[in-house]
Amino acid sequence: MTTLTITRPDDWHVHLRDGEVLTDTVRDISRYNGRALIMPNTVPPVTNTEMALAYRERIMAQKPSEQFEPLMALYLTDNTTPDEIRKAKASGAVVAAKLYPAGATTNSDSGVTNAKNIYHVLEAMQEVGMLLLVHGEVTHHEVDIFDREKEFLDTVLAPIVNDFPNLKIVLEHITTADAANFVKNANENVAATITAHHLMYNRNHMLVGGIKPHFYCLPILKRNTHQKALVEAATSGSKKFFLGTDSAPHAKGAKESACGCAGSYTAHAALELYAEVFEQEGKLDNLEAFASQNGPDFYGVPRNTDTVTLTKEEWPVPDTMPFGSDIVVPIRAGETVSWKVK
Ligand SMILES: NC(=O)N[C@@H](CC(=O)O)C(=O)O
Ligand SMILES: [Zn+2]
Ligand SMILES: [Zn+2]
Repeated sequence: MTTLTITRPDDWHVHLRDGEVLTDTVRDISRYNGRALIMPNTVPPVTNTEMALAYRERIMAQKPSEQFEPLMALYLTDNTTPDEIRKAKASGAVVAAKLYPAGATTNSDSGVTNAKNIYHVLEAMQEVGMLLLVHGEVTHHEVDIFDREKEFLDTVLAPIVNDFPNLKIVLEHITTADAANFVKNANENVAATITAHHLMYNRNHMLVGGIKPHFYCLPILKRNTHQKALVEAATSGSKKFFLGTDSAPHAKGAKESACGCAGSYTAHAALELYAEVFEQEGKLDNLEAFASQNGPDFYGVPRNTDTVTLTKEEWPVPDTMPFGSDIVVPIRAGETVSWKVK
């Protein structure tokens, strides 16, 4: 197959950051996506409706391409109130609230210290129909970094799913067979996003033959058996899995450092990289469901009505890309990608 036309896709998990870099991140994310769910872990975090609406304005001020719409999310803290959830819902611009366990990932220091602290907020979310998005890792120092997702499923997520059966929950950027199975076996209100990098890479890519900081993201890349389970889930056609790149740019110097930041940049080539994976599996027929149907269906919004066309055409990824007055090293830097969006 040399061309593939699918319903316009959406990206259900992306970090655009804030300030001068928006010029670059908004250009890349709006290249062909219809919508993108903008993560709220900015500095300071997007903890209330006013902040979400103001952030949305700053994104729109970059004049993204015509078809693009940013969808906003609130950053949950121990102090979020049920009233704030109702206000956010009423705004029409905020479609979800994000649970970052405090200290789990980039800019999560103001996150939730114990899920029980926000049970009254989850109650309000369930009531008004606001989705819960979850960074699914525990932070206890005695739990190994490779086991933190599984531990979260068992000790935090399973009780939430059980206690809030009508709350729609997206387990973000899943990285293990355990998470894929958890989502498959859970009720229909539980779904997951899967990144392109977790489909393409495992921890060997990051650690064998020298440490590759641009593959360092959270949750961390796992062993190849987990990678295989994720590929199986993403390409299976199951409605529970959909596209969320977790494209998370950090300046080159912040990644190539003695204490490098977590996050990989993929927005320059996201749909193209997913297409490579689906093609390798002989599952290109299921790309449209994953990229353009399952997400809007789960969020309860209409699918996009126009299309994008991919062609089998190799193109070079630059070594670095502009990131405000700094630069970012994108995934596949200095190599090629074999599909191209027209
Ligand atoms: N995925 C990452 O490694 N980093 C993300 C945060 C997140 O999504 O956990 C970031 O904001 O840099
Ligand atoms: Zn995360
Ligand atoms: Zn993220």
